[in-house]
Amino acid sequence: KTVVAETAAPIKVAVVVCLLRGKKVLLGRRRSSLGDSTYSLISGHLEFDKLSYSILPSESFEECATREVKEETSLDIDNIELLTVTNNLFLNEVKPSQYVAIFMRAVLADPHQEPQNVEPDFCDGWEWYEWDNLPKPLFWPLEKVVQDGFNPFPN
Ligand SMILES: CC(C)CCOP(=O)(O)OP(=O)(O)O
Ligand SMILES: [Mg+2]
Ligand SMILES: [Mg+2]
Ligand SMILES: [Mg+2]
Repeated sequence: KTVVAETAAPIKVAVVVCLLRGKKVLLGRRRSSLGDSTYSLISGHLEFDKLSYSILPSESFEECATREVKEETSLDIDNIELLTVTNNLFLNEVKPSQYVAIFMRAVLADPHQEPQNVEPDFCDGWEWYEWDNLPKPLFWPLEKVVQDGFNPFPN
């Protein structure tokens, strides 16, 4: 069944952060109208003209990754690298949408820092998981790259 959108909704852009600590990666179960109850990497919309962050005219992928990780876990990150870019259709959600998801990887600035669940209305809590033992179900953009054999760890 093809979904015909009445008005062309804008394609959105989000940054997805593979935060690596040793052999593990940080995931949280989402509470959201998008991918509710699925396990996701830290992710967030690439924002334009965020006066409150006094970042003009808009933020870089690295600035977005740093901001979203701070906002959602209060963690500080380093060595942020671009890994891959994916095109994701969300047709089974309440509101159909399309997202370009920019996968980045990073490490903790302080390896002893533990994540806080800063936005409990949007996340059930953050846990470290081995890549070969990820929780299910995964948030669609992550599920798709895992199916394609994606691995964020440096070889
Ligand atoms: C496709 C997905 C990565 C969308 C954006 O993620 P998100 O809902 O976590 O966005 P925010 O953290 O910006 O609220
Ligand atoms: Mg966010
Ligand atoms: Mg955001
Ligand atoms: Mg988010």
